[in-house]
Amino acid sequence: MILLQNLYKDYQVNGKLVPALRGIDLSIEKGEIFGVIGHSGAGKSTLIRCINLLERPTSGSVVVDGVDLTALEDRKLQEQRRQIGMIFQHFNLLSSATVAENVAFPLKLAKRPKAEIERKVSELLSLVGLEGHRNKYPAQLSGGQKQRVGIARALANDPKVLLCDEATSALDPQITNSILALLRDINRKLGITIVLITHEMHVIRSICDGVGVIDGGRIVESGKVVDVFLKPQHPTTREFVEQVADSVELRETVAHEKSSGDRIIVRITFLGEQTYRPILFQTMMETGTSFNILQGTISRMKDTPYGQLVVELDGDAQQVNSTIEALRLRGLDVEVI
Ligand SMILES: Nc1ncnc2c1ncn2[C@@H]1O[C@H](COP(=O)(O)OP(=O)(O)OP(=O)(O)O)[C@@H](O)[C@H]1O
Repeated sequence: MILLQNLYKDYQVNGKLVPALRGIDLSIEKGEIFGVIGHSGAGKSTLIRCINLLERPTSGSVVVDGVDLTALEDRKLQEQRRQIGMIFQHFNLLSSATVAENVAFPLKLAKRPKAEIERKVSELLSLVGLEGHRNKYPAQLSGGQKQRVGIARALANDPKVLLCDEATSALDPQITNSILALLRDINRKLGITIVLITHEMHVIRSICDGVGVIDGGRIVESGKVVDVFLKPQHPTTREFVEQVADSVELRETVAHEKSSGDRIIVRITFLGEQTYRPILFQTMMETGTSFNILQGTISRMKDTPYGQLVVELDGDAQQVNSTIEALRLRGLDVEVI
């Protein structure tokens, strides 16, 4: 659906080149929610703004739904941009226009007939849960409500892609969750591809299918959230995964236990249905190994439940090895730590 190929972007500041993107390659599937996570200055905003060419890349190509946007002349580009909606951290609403007028704005620009605009605005306000607020002005709304207007407006032209530029960074945690739930809902109902940027792992874990980690203008790790989250490879990815408290606790437990003796400690990861089955207990019964659970967590990544246990195995070397083997044969990921 979205292909970014060898994307570079340099800014000119006082005659000097500031490189913001240094060779980005990304492929985002139709209908997925893809998150790009990175620290401040890593290049997230530049990257997302290159997808609709709000920012023109210095080199490389941006292909959306089979069309190379970088090769289009202005008028064609305007048309293609209607396929791509965008929402912003600070909402960017017209303060002198009502909620309904804000949502109608892109439809008026596209010269849609009045009756269609009226129908579409009502439909969109109902989708984002703002039916009763159509005649209010942005200043009369909460942050979460303003973002809902932003979302309705971004969907006005039935785009295939929705870009979210730190869409929840200005909101408190509870409101953030309700906006994330709305984005998930829209993705499911409309099948729209969503690309978001964030510096919060919580956002990625809650709603994304795929993730790219950006650092110094490069994607240093990418893949399915489940894989990247449970087996982070790059130091920057590990830092972000640690933002989500349970993994920090696990790490601290392991460090503590490792230093207190010579033991076999393993981290066992359960995914999906495995999470709720007594695989560990059954395996230990069969191999006659005793075990001691040092730390454990069960959580959820979007729709996928997962569990991680840090377990001390007690038995002779052969028993321990056959236990690890048996757990792996049953599909669990076992890492000796
Ligand atoms: N318009 C601009 N002119 C000059 N330099 C810029 C411009 N926009 C971004 N940069 C620089 O490009 C680099 C990447 O910035 P960008 O805003 O894309 O990162 P970011 O990850 O979105 O950061 P933040 O989370 O702080 O917004 C930084 O070094 C930044 O200073």
